[in-house]
Amino acid sequence: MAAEVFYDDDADLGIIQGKKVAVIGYGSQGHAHALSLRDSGVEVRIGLPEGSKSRPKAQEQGLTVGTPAEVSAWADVIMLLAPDTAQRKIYAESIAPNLTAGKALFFGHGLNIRYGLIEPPADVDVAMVAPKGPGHLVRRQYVDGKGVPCLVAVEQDASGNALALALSYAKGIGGSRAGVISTTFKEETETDLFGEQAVLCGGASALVQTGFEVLTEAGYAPEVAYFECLHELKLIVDLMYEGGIARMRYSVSDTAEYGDYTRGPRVIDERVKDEMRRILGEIQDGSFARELIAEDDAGRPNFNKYREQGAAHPIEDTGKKLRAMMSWVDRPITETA
Ligand SMILES: NC(=O)C1=CN([C@@H]2O[C@H](COP(=O)(O)OP(=O)(O)OC[C@H]3O[C@@H](n4cnc5c(N)ncnc54)[C@H](OP(=O)(O)O)[C@@H]3O)[C@@H](O)[C@H]2O)C=CC1
Ligand SMILES: CC[C@](O)(C(C)=O)C(=O)O
Ligand SMILES: [Mg+2]
Ligand SMILES: [Mg+2]
Repeated sequence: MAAEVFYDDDADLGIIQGKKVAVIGYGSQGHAHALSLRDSGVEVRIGLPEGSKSRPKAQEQGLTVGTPAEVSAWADVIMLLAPDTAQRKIYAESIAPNLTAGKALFFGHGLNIRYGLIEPPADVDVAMVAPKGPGHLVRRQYVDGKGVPCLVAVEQDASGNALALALSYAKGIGGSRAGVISTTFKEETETDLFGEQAVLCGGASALVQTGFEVLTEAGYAPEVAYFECLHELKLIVDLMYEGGIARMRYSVSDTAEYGDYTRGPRVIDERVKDEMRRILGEIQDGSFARELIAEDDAGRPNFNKYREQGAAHPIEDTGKKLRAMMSWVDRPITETA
């Protein structure tokens, strides 16, 4: 069944402009939602623990910051944009005691609801506005007058107005300029986890690193391998983004197109597809979520090791030197916009 897609004309910005919105967390998504809502005329406060390193960033942007409990007590709409692994504790300690009847609890991703880690009371709205893109681009697109598409879902509709409220919120962050697609917490969570693991982050990173390794281990220059396997990927993906795989194949040479048809399926073969199915199974049966939470509860020993290994991969050093010469790559994601 085709999903329903909403655009600017389907959303009433006035609804969210009439609410007090607490954004818990001021990272990739939090800063983007908070700044764009504020610029859309919404009253926003940020919830962060005392001593959070994000506090000065939010304050420098002129936002009012309180503890998660303080801003949850103040707000009509509470958007939880802290890391997924931190959310259940924040909810239990700071949000639940202040989540009185008639308020709305919002999420940017459905993991904690999908796997039953957070169970809100029945007398509040529970909805999701999940941008389909990194937070820094959500903000950048908003500032540029564009938008990142969002998914919207309603888990509980205590007010009878939860969808209109979520669409209004999505309009406030620029989502309805691009399209807001109606879904469920279950569908968003499972497809988002699958996409980031198998294709967008896990799949793409492994593909790039492995291609780089094969070329450099065969004696080719790391600089050439970097441009071939990482830098040019963006240019190829830009064509897919604009006009699909067909547009990319139209633009590349016939030689590349022939290699694409005959060699691509040898790289991404039935074994890879079977592995993707297993990955989807671990998402659907909850074993990935349990592993993630257990890893976080244990202090992230494996996660930290993987981070260190990733940062030490030779492609990072080569890329750092090459990007320093690219004056047009001038928007490092270290700031808030
Ligand atoms: N990253 C993305 O682009 C996307 C993320 N999402 C979803 O958005 C949500 C937020 O993810 P993301 O933006 O990546 O998160 P980040 O890791 O970028 O930012 C987390 C923020 O939460 C703060 N924080 C950490 N612990 C607490 C706490 N106990 N109480 C309050 N604030 C806390 C951090 O502060 P400090 O600086 O002190 O650590 C930081 O400001 C998740 O549900 C994620 O799945 C959805 C779509 C895309
Ligand atoms: C692709 C990763 C993502 O799902 C996203 C930016 O949409 C995330 O969780 O960060
Ligand atoms: Mg995503
Ligand atoms: Mg995600």
